[in-house]
Amino acid sequence: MAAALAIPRSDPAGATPAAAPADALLRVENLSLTRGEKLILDDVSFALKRGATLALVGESGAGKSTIALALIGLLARPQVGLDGRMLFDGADLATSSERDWLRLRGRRISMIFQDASSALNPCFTVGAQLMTPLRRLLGLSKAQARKRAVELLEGVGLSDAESRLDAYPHQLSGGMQQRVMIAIALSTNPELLLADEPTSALDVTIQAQIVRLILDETRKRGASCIFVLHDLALASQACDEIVVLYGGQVMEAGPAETVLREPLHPYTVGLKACVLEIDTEELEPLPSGSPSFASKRPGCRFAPRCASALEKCAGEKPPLIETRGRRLACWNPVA
Ligand SMILES: Nc1ncnc2c1ncn2[C@@H]1O[C@H](COP(=O)(O)OP(=O)(O)OP(=O)(O)O)[C@@H](O)[C@H]1O
Repeated sequence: MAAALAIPRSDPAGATPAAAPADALLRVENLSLTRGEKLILDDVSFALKRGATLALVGESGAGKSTIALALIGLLARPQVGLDGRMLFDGADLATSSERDWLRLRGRRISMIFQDASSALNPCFTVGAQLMTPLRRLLGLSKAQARKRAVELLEGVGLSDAESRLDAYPHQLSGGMQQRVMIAIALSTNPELLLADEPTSALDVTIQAQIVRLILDETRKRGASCIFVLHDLALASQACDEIVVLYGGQVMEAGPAETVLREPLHPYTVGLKACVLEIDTEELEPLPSGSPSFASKRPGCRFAPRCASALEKCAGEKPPLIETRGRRLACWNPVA
């Protein structure tokens, strides 16, 4: 279970402050996203320091993957409406053209997808898929790319790396495929790595190894990483910062240790209670329900499921304010 993973944070002493840091690589500001009538993201803001790790946490449908896809320019526009800013090294990704994205995607921003078996192309060998970005984006010769590909596969812990280059994805286990995906994502030394549930398709016994590998490899390169995770405990162990999302709204965000030790939002409290500890008596489920994405719905999206909801929670959206070392959007936080 997550409690046994013991994944060290990159910089426990220098946990990222709740406010946007001056040395932020990424600043997402008031990001709202609509698909038709549905408001999928509602005024989402967070920042990520250079070299830091941040987890987007929340239940299915919270909008985590949508944020990751927006950050790598893979949302099918104009079907989605985007408002707000995503400042990456000062440039607004929200207004990037496809030409801009060709310079960014895979070079400065890379992504590891949930399921390596569907992200890798079954028709091409591991070597072909790994050497393509090295040749196209870094301009290496075939021989240089092959040598670098072997080094990258060795770096992500694949034994017999040279012969793996000639293997097809189906000849590798799920864990090996995800290691190949990690090698591909890191091959161009991106400044920002997006890891969307990178272990959800894997056996629980190797999940910690893969998370640790991603952390180690991004740290070695001084890169920043955004993990999309369901598991609050894993997020708090792996990441410096946590952003808790519900129904496309940020409920609570701040240094991972602070948020897990003393959650203030009833939703974060509920998520924490859902984490199975080895010595716990029983799991405490959150009340059932799912958020409405109606664009005109006022108030806190969690209100219909919240045991602490006040009358005003359904009618008036709580602002995201700085309090007790984190940012919180709640009219009636846990004392
Ligand atoms: N291509 C799409 N077309 C229409 N609605 C979509 C599309 N992709 C996502 N959505 C909707 O956007 C909302 C957020 O989805 P998203 O996948 O970002 O959530 P998530 O938090 O990543 O969930 P999960 O953990 O299940 O991946 C959901 O209501 C989902 O139904």
